[in-house]
Amino acid sequence: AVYTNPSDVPSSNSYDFIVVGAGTAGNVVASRLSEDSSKKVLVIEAGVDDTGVVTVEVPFLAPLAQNTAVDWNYTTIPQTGLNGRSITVPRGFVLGGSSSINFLGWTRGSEDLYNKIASITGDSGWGWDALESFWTKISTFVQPTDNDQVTPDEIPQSNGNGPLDVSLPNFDIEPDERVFETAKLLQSQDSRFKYTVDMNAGDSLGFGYNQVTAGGGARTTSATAYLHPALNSRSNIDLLINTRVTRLLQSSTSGSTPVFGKVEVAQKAGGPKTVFQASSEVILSAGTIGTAQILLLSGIGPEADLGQVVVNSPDVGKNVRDHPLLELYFSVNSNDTYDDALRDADLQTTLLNQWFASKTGLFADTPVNTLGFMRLPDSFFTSGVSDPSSGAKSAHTEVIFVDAFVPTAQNPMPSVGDFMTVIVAVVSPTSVGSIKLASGGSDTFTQPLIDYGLLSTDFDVQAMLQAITDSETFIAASPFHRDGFLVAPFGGFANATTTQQKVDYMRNNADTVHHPVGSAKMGADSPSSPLGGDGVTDPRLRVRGVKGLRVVDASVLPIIPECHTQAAVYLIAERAASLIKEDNGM
Ligand SMILES: Cc1cc2nc3c(=O)[nH]c(=O)nc-3n(C[C@H](O)[C@H](O)[C@H](O)COP(=O)(O)OP(=O)(O)OC[C@H]3O[C@@H](n4cnc5c(N)ncnc54)[C@H](O)[C@@H]3O)c2cc1C
Repeated sequence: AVYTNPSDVPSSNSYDFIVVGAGTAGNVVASRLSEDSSKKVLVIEAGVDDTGVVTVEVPFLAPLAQNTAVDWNYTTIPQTGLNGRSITVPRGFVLGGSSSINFLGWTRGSEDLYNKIASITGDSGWGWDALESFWTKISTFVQPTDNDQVTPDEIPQSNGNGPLDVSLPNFDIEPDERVFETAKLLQSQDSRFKYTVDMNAGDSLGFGYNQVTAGGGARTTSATAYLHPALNSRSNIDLLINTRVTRLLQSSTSGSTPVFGKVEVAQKAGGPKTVFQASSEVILSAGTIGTAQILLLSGIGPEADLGQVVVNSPDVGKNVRDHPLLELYFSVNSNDTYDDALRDADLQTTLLNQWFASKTGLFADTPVNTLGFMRLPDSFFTSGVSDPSSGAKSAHTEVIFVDAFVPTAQNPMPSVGDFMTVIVAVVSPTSVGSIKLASGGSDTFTQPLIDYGLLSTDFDVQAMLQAITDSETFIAASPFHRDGFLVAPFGGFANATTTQQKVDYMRNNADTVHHPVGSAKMGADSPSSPLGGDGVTDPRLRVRGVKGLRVVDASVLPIIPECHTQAAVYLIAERAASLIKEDNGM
């Protein structure tokens, strides 16, 4: 059943598992656990229903979900590396969590990434080969509805037969062929530029199509693929929405270890509190920000910051990383960019009507059709600079091609003109940030202090400069100049010619790709250490120092994936569900 008020949940209902957060990971776990009809599962979500929300369903409108009722609408504290700017922190406040408001990119990362996590945690189960059966359970490839130019040899082979639809761009746009041709052309001169059909097959490097979490022209999420089907077909899973978990409470003691089986909720600040209890486990899936905040409010965190704690867990809220991103603008000679679709209300209505009628056209497409992942040149690492990436098949930087001007807080949409935006990002950043409670922030109705530490290391600044240089090399190739397509750099970027000017442009304009991870990282067991090992959780994602509590979301990642993060989160959730079943004799 679905409840919108805690007082409507019958007190006779008893739950084996309570999942906190109906987000990307939470819905996978809840759905898999409810496959066992003898177990009863309650999912608690702070945000709203996803049904019929146009910015959630229509792939092209994804960026418009930000700063609306489906977004937590957080901001960072002033970022020194961004010249003191605070930037917005979008997070899904809706069923599906951030899988409902993200940009739909589906990148699994390299085999090195998972092998490194296995090595960090000492658990070979996180290694690439061991994870294959979990990948297969997540996604199924679905043909785009109207991109007839996708040929059979362009179809990625890395999907399985799971409930989540993964597809290719739905609508061909002008840069696509230029990107593919350029990658094939430059590959012979510098192998860092290469064309790839499937960046999800173990080697994540290369330029190719952006695989997306969509099917039949509409977005698919952990809510559409996992949660709603489970709610519609099973009586042993309940959902409570519009309700915030305020903290977790100790329910009992096992030996000398506190058992955290109780979940306290409220619907508004200072409002009445209700407590639910799980007889087997509480699974915290509130995301990198929410999970750290709830742990800290529950007295599980660094004693040095909190003063009084139930468990001194020094890594809670630490080790936070995100990918810095920068837009580079170019004016182009074309009438085919989608700039007009961003400016012209009548055209938007036509495209939306087409989408409603047949799920085709530009709005069935996401804003990004092509992207590439690159290594830094070897020369980058000659002067005592060590390589932060997971290995030779993992990227340091990313280049994303957008067939229009990408408006930002600093760079509003020009009223006329056609543009291409080249977005560059550092996907192996070394800058580290944190999540802390705000002073007086004694509940989850006050946003925590979010610090990404963006561009706070020289490595990240130098890597971003190299990404700019590499993207300039890429678009200097002949395919971008056929028919006089590429005209010139545009806006503030056009004036950034010296290295110092580029660094200034970077600090004044950079944002993030919205991939925060790591605030409750998993770590290896070491029996002699106070909590029994490194990190906030053990490799089976059980919170160290307590019983009955697991974390399953992006916060457990001990390193930041060198790719977009949702696929890794789905993967963690599928394996976590299997671990929970094993540990509970299911
Ligand atoms: C704008 C944007 C664009 C992105 N683009 C991409 C992309 O193109 N490709 C990609 O791979 N990744 C992308 N990402 C990142 C990706 O979506 C996330 O890494 C992933 O979805 C995180 O999953 P999660 O389960 O950790 O958290 P979430 O999916 O955010 O789930 C957390 C859930 O917990 C709920 N919650 C939080 N606190 C509480 C509380 N106190 N009580 C109850 N419920 C609570 C939240 O409302 C939410 O539903 C993007 C993210 C954003 C925001």
